Amino acid sequence: MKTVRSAAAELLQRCRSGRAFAPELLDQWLAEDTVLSGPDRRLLTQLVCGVIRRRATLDALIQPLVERPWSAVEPVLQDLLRLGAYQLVVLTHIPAYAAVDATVSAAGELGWPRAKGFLNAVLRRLAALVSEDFVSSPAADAVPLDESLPLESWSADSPPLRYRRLRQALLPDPQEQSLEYLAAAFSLPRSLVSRWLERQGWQETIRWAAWFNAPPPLWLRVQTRRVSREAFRDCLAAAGIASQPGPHPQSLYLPDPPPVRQIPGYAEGKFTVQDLSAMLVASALEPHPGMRILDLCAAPGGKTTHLAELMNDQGHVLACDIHPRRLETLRRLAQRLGLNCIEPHLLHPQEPPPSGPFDAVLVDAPCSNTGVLHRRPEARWRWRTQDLKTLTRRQADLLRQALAAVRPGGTLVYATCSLEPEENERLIQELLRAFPRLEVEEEYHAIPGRPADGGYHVRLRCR
Ligand SMILES: C[S@@+](CC[C@H](N)C(=O)[O-])C[C@H]1O[C@@H](n2cnc3c(N)ncnc32)[C@H](O)[C@@H]1O
Repeated sequence: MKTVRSAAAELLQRCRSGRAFAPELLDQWLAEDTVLSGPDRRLLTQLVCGVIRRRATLDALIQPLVERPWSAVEPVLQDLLRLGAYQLVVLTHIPAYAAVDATVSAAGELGWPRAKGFLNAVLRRLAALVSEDFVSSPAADAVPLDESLPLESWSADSPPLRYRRLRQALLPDPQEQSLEYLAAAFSLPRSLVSRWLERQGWQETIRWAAWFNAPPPLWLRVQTRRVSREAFRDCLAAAGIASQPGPHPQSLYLPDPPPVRQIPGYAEGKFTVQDLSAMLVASALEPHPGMRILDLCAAPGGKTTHLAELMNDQGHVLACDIHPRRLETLRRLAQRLGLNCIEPHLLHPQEPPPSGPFDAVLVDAPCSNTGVLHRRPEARWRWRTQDLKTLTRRQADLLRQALAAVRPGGTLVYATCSLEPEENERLIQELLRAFPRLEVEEEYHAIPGRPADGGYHVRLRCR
């Protein structure tokens, strides 16, 4: 039988192979697992996602305590040390002895019994440096926690963050080395922090960085064709699930959600999981019954199905993607939500999309994902400034394909879940220069935590 820590270490090992991402692996694992209790399932998710997200912080704390070069430590033992350190420093609900003992025992379960002494020694050294004092501002001896805060408090300029005090300064001094402190303490690539600091300054960068380390909030999009948002809230309340309506008329925020499949109405297609900022995109396209819409980057179908709902399932949404497995997910989602006006269409790379003309085209482009780093734990470690060139070239190609497919007078909505101007407004400004017949009707920057995911969308009219 697997314990939570050995399951976490095994999943971290699989994530390292790069063949799958943590959220998918966790979904799969939890769907097959019959042993772990509810709290253990939550802890497993927290450990795997937290260790990946906070890798730079954990390494900064552990490496000075290891008496051999870090590169000489087996990757599986590095994972176990990070797992132990995450529990000791970043989490607040696990006693130090339990964090150390359970993590060291996991080494035995994973076939590394002879490493137990080494792990025990390093983790005990770290435990001795960890205090139970918390402060509210950055310092070289203060490590930010990954706490969930009430949704409203993220909108404040300075959300009430807590930092754990260490007995020794193990991080760079934030006064003298602000960039290095943010990169290590909040665990972000230096080049990304440097852009954010330059664009928006210290306080807002901290707010973003903390938002991207906290567990991602769960928003539902209620299928109001089937049930009103109020009636659905009543069903949730009857099941003991609290919810808060958000600014989009279909949106509900769940502060303390159960596993999604256990939410009443799942099988009947009464809702789908979608972040509030993503909901604004399909609405920005202003779909209505009878329209013919091309969704150029459709999988796994969050926005395609939203378009179809807003069209009351009347008309045609051609849902294209180049990814067969994700397109299959889209097909299943449309089925669960009972939406028949969607036609999934697999595009082969380099194949142009079906020609139009369409009344509207949605380009929800592949991007750097910098607005959703909390939902994709690995995404921050894939960030490379130089990749922006390739991404924007691909985004520009998709925009050109969309323009060729939309009818005169039709609508083009472009969206990303990126915060980087090159992928957003700058790309659109270039497009407007090249195609003067285009007109911007609506442009929206979703700011992380105010109140949901970061991203961008623009609605263009093609005259
Ligand atoms: C941001 S995701 C789309 C998310 C989706 N719209 C939703 O709301 O669930 C971008 C998608 O673009 C797809 N993609 C990448 N390059 C593409 C291309 N040249 N043509 C069509 N789809 C592409 C990827 O496979 C990926 O599924």
